[in-house]
Amino acid sequence: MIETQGLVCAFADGTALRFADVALPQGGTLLLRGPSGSGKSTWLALAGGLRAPSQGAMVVAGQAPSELKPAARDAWRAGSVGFLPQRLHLSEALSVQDNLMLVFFAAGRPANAPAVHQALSALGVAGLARRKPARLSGGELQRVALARALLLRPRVILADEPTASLDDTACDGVLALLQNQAREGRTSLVIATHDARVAQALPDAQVLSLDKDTR
Ligand SMILES: Nc1ncnc2c1ncn2[C@@H]1O[C@H](COP(=O)(O)OP(=O)(O)OP(=O)(O)O)[C@@H](O)[C@H]1O
Repeated sequence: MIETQGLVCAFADGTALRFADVALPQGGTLLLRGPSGSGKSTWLALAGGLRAPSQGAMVVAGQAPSELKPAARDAWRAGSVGFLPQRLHLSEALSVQDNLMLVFFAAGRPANAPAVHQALSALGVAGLARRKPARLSGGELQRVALARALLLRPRVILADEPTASLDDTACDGVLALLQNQAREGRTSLVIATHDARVAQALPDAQVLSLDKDTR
């Protein structure tokens, strides 16, 4: 479940983004649509507790992230939110397996190698566990990043332009994976995108349209 009311994010230079209210039930899908610079990444950062709203309220998976103290907010984020960022931020120094093991450290939980294997298997990439990210294709990297996002069974997945650099077949594949995972885990799914193919593929999704009028 995600709810926002009167959400505003103001930056130090005086720029303020004002967002329309959202009420997304648990397990629902929300598309954040709008041109470059309209505020999609900012909305995701607010939902993940990486930024605090300057006005208004936002509740994500039963929690207002901005009300938590920093350490509690980091633990909440690690346990409740799966990020699929635009740039995947996998460590080139570590194997796929060890990249995913880092998630447990970030959440303050005991390392769980079988859970890593299971997450990679679910996305068909368990055979890549010992490889370094530099030796994976773009599609393989995206599956690994999705496995990482889903490892702790988050209540919410926040995906930033997950299809931007993909051809039509790969785009369909990523959207199917995201939808399957969301359905199976009853996970809420938020996808920031300016890719028209995403809205076509997800006709039942709620849409938050952002444009320059958010200023
Ligand atoms: N730290 C900042 N200081 C001032 N303004 C900022 C800051 N971060 C973002 N903005 C402003 O907020 C607007 C929205 O940025 P944001 O990155 O959320 O847009 P976006 O829709 O995700 O863009 P893109 O599709 O290019 O990633 C930007 O145009 C910028 O003017």
